[in-house]
Order: sequence, then structure tokens, then C-alpha cells
Amino acid sequence: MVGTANGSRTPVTPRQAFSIVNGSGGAGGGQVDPPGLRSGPGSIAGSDCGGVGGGVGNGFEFTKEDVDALLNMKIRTKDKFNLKEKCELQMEYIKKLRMCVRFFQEFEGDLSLEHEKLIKMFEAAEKKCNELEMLMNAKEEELNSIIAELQTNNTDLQEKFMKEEAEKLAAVETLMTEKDARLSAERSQASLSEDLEKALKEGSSANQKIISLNDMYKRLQEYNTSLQQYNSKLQTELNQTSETLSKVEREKAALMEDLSKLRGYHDSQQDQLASTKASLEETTKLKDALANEVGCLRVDLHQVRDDRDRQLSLVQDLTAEVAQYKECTGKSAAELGTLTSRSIELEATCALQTDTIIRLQDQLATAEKKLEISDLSSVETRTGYEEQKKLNAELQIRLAEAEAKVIDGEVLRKKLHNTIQELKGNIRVFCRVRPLLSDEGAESETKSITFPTTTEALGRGIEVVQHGQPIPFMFDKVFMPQSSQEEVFTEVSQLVQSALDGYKVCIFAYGQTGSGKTHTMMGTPGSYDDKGLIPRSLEQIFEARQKLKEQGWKYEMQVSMLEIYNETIRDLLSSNKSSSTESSGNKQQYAIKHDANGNTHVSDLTIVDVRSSKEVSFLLNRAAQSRSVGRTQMNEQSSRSHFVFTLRISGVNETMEQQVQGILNLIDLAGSERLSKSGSTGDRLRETQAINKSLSSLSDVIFALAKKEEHIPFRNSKLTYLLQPCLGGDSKTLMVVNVSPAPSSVNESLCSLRFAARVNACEISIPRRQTSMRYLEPRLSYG
Ligand SMILES: Nc1ncnc2c1ncn2[C@@H]1O[C@H](COP(=O)(O)OP(=O)(O)OP(=O)(O)O)[C@@H](O)[C@H]1O
Repeated sequence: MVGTANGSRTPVTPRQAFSIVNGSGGAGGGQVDPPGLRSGPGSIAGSDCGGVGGGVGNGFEFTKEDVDALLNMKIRTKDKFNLKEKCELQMEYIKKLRMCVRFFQEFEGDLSLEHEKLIKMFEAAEKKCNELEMLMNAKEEELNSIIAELQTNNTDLQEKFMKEEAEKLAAVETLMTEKDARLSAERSQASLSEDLEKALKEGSSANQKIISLNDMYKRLQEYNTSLQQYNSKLQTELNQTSETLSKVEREKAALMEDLSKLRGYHDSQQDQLASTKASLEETTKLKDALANEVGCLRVDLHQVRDDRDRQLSLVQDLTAEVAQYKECTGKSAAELGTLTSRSIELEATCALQTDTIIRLQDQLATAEKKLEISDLSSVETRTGYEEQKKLNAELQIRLAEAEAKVIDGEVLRKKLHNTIQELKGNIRVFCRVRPLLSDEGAESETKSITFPTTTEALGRGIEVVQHGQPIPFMFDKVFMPQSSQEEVFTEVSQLVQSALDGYKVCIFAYGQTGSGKTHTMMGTPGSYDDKGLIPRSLEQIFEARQKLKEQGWKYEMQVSMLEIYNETIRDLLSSNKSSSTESSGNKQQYAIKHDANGNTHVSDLTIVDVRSSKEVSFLLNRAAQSRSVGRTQMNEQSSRSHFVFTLRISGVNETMEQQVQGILNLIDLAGSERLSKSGSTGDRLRETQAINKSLSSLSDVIFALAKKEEHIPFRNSKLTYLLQPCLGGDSKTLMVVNVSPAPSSVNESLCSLRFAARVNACEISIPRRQTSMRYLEPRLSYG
């Protein structure tokens, strides 16, 4: 059955149309009942596309199934032979087919309309689509860039993510470990809780302890404050002691003055004492002579007295005899006469003797008076002598005290000197300006070197005047042109002395050619006052050795002398005249080696045992004759090599069971000079170049030390390698920078002083004394 359209123009697509036609229920037998055909619902009519249903005027709609059913439909009649019925049915069928065809024709028209519409719509849509595509492209590009950005963001984020992941993993691990830790912490917390309980218990006991400790702390604080007070007291005492020390220093100076005065007084007193002793001796002699005389007189007197007594007894006898004769009157007158004359004789003798006695008594009295006077003068002289003796003893005591104080002061000074040297820890630098030489006299109108007179710079400052501008320098000591050799030596004598105490000492003279290095180190040969540091040092050492002998020290000394000429070592004490590394052709000869103790050895170098300064002087003269000396424009007698004098000192004190090993290196460096100024050519030029090379190596070493560089180029020259222990080691080193006052040498003087200033700022290690308990190596090291 075909349903009718309700007239509404509901748009329907063929599909829709087909779908709404249900093939439900077949037509009953014997009827033209196109299976599935039914009237379309009103819903198929009308659409945005123009409405297919609208175009189908018959009001029927056919779906595919309807068409199929219509086409497959078989016309059956109840009566096969009822043609009319059959014809009717076929007519109806045809009608339906026609309806169907019409429907599809209308539908097709609708469809083509719709197709056009759709084409238009499609074109519009395509246009829109193109626009949209362009937009989309733009959007795509935008999106691509966003995507790229996002991708980078993504990679960043991925990286971050990875990182985060790694962190997360790490955090997870940490978490796990923390968990473990937490677990263990919980476990430990549990045990800690137990411990806590215990600790609480202990705490209470500890609290008690704390209380007691607090008490103790308070007491300790009190003790501490008392200690602090004591400390501040000690500090003030220390300050006082320092003041006392400086006072003692001042007193020492005063004492030294007193001592010298006392020495003078003592000498005069000694003279007086000697004269008093002489006069006392004379008086004693006179007294003895007088006593002898008195003794003789006494003997004479005694004799005379005896004679007188004898004569008196004789007189008495004779008087008695005379009385007997007078009684006996019978005796002859002659006998009487003789008796009388005898008696007169005897009386005369007696009177004579009485006179003699009186005279003798007078003489005795005067002699006794003389003796008394002489006794008195003798007593006076004796008391004078005693007083003198007493005064002398007092003076001796005072002298001994003063000397002890001086010795103490000396010990203290030595100690302070060493302490200062150790604290300073650097190479000390003295500067010496030589006087203008006679041939430089014309240049003296303009002064190129001046000496500041401010308190701070007095004796330590020097100024080089260049283009009218003074350039100041400060050193440990500055010697002016008029300074004597003795003054220079006085300043270095302590340093020399410390070689005997077991230190390594190195003194070297540096300066331009003709600035006075050799004069400073060696002095003028044959002149006593102009002796240089080397002979003076040796004299002092041998004198001190003699004094130290009294304290039980026995010293052995060994000397070696070498020169470094054109980077070649020459043994100046060798009997072989051509002894040098170069001439011998033996590379092993005069090889410099340092051992683990910082001692230097030069192989095959002649080492001579010496016992007196005279022996050393002899060796020095021998060495001087072997030295390489030449004439340059700057100096008549210029040292063309570095001269190294070494004295090895080995001391043993049996009683103190001590031994010391000191080294004294005294070095006269070759002159630094500019090639242009030296006027060198040929061999001299080669010498000058070698000298300059080794001196520049020396400055390289010093600068490297000053900068505290890791590598110090000691091996760059023989000189620096030889001096390694003095420059970088633990020796006491002094550099004397010699300067010429000639205005033509201003530039050289500036160079030397600048170098010296750098040296002065260069810190080396603290000097170390080489002492030990016995016994020594038989041969000592070089330095
Ligand atoms: N302090 C001084 N007093 C007097 N004369 C001096 C003084 N210093 C140096 N002279 C004299 O100056 C001259 C040069 O001195 P000296 O030979 O010592 O110099 P130098 O620096 O050793 O030279 P070179 O490096 O060429 O060997 C000598 O004639 C010396 O006598």
C-alpha cells in the first residue's frame, strides 16, 4: 500500500526516501500489492535542497526497496484464466510503474536542480574552502612555527622532564633512602627514646653534675680572670722588660762608655800604682838602709857602752887601787905617779869614751828620729799603697762587672741580631758609594748621588739624581764615600761571626765595573787600613777561634777559591795552571752538586786546611795572581770573572758535646756593564756577554724568588746554581751594592740600585744553624 503525501515539502534524500519505505508485509495473494510500497510520511516532504518530495506531484515516494519490490512483483490471480482481472492488475501495476517512473523523473529534475545548486554551493564552498585553505595554510604556518616552538618547548620540556625524571628518580631514591633512613631513624628513635629515657635519668644526674660544673666553671672563670689579670700584669711586666731592655741597651752604651773611661782610669791608676810601688820599694830600701844604719849604730853604741863599762870598772878598780895605795902610804911616790898618770890617762880615755858615747847617743837619737820619720812615711806609703790596692781591686771588680755586662749585652745583641735576621727572612742589602777618583774630578761639579738627612733615612737612604730629579732608595745600611773599610767591616762582623756559630753566610759585592767591589771585598794590597772584608773577616775568625778555645771549642778551617770565567769554573788554588772545566775537557771536573742537606759540592776543587789568617793571606795572594783580570774603558784592573772565596768552618766542643758547621762565602762578582760603555771587542766582548748573562740569570732567580714562583731558574748559570743554597736556602745572605758617584754612571747606578731594591724585598727562608751532637764528616761541604 502506497501512502499519500500530506502535502508538506519536507526535503528528503533518495536514501532517506528509501530508508523510510519498509518492505513490511507482503501483499495478500491474488492482489497487485507492490510489496513494501506505502505512502511516505509527511516527514519526507520539504528540504533545504529544494525538497525532492515537492517535485513529486503524485504524492508518492519510492524507495529503492519499493522499486525492487515493484520490479520483482509478480502478478497473480486467483484464476489463472481470468484475464480481465489479470489485465486490471497489470494496469494497476503499470500505473504504479508509471507513478514510480514519474516520481523518479520528478526526483531527477529535483536532483539536477539540486545538483546545480549544489555545484554553486560547491563552488562557493570551494572558494570558501580555498580561502579557508589559505587561511589554513597561514594558520598551518603559524601552527608550524607554533609547533616548532612547541617542539623546542617540547624538547626543552622533555629535557626538563628527563631531568625532572632523573631528579624524580633521584628523589625517589632519596625518598627510598629517606624512607630507609626514616625507618632506621624510627628504629633509632625507638632506641633513642629508650636512650632518652636513660639520658633523662642521666640528665638529671648530669644536671647535678652541671650544677657542680657550673660552680667549677664559676671558679674557673674567677681563676681565668685572675689569670687574665696575671697575664695583663705579665704583659705590663713584659712592656716594662722591653723598656728595661731598651734602658739596658742604653745603659750598656753608657756602660761601654764608662768602661772605656774606667779602662782609661784603670790604666792611669795602674801607672800610678806602678809609680807608687816603685816609690814604696825605694822607701822600703831607704828604710832598710836606715834600719841597717840604726843596727850598726846600735852595735857601735853597744860596743862603746861595753867599752865605757869596762873602762868605768877599770877606773873603779884603779880608784880602789889608788885608795889602797893611799892607805898604804908606804908605797913609793914613783909608783904613785905612774898610777896617777895611768889614772889620769884612764880618766881621759873615759871622758873621751863618754864623749863618744854622747856623740853616738846623739847619732842614735837622730838615726832613730830618721827611722821614725821613715817608718811614718813608710806607713803612709803602705796605707796609700793599700788604698790604691783596694781602689784597684774595686776597679777590677767594676771592670769585671762591666765586662760581664758587655758580654751579656753582646750575647743579647747577638741573639737579637739573629732574631731580627730570622724574622726578616730576606737578603740584607748594604749600599756603598765610593769616592770620586782623581780622573773623575772634572765631573764632580754636578752631584749625581745625595744622601737624605731625615731621621728615618739617615744612614739608610740614598738618592740618585737623574735629570734633576732625585730617585730615592732605602737599604739596611748606606755607606757614604768617606766611610772607611773598618766602618764597613764593623757592620758585617756579626754576620761573619755567625759562620763560627754554625750558619751558612754569604756576602757578595754587586755593581757596575769600577764601582769598588774588589776594593770592598779585598781592599788595597799592602795597605793595612785599606784591607777589605775578606782579610778582615779571616782575622776576626781566627781571633775568635783563639778566644773560643778557652771555652773548649776546637775549630778546623778549610779554604777553597774559584772563579767563574765565561761560564767555566776555574780552581784558583790548583797547582795545575790550566785547571778549568773547559781546558781539561772533562765535563765531570768542577761539577756543582747539591746534596739533600742543602750543601753544595764542587768536584775536584782544591780544598786547603788553614790554621792562621796569614796562611789564608798567602793563599789569597796566590789566587789573585791566577785571576782573570783585564782592562776596560771603565776600569784599569777590571775583574772579568766572579770570584768565590769559601771558608768551611767545623767546630767541636768536647765538654758541651756539640759540633757546628759553618760556611763563609765571600764573593766578588764581575762588574755589570753595558756593552757600549765597556768598549769591549773580541774576547773582551765574549767575557762581557758571559758576565751579563750570568748576572741577568742572577736577577731572574731573585725576581722568581720575590714572586714566589714555583720554578726558580737556578740552573740557568753556573753562578746561580753555585749560589742556590745562599739565595733560596737557609743561609744568611748580604749583598753589598757598590755604586760610583760619577755623574756619567747615573744610569748604571740606577740599574744597580733598582736591582738591589728588588733583592732587598726578596724573601728567602729563615737562616738555620748547622749544629749537632758529635761527630763530623771528615770533609765539609761547599756551602
Ligand atoms: N771606597 C773606596 N775608596 C777609595 N778608592 C776606591 C774605593 N772604592 C773603589 N776605589 C777605587 O776605584 C777603582 C775601582 O775599584 P774596583 O777595582 O774595586 O772596582 P770593581 O767594582 O771591582 O771593578 P771591576 O768590576 O771592574 O772589577 C780602584 O782604583 C779602587 O782603588
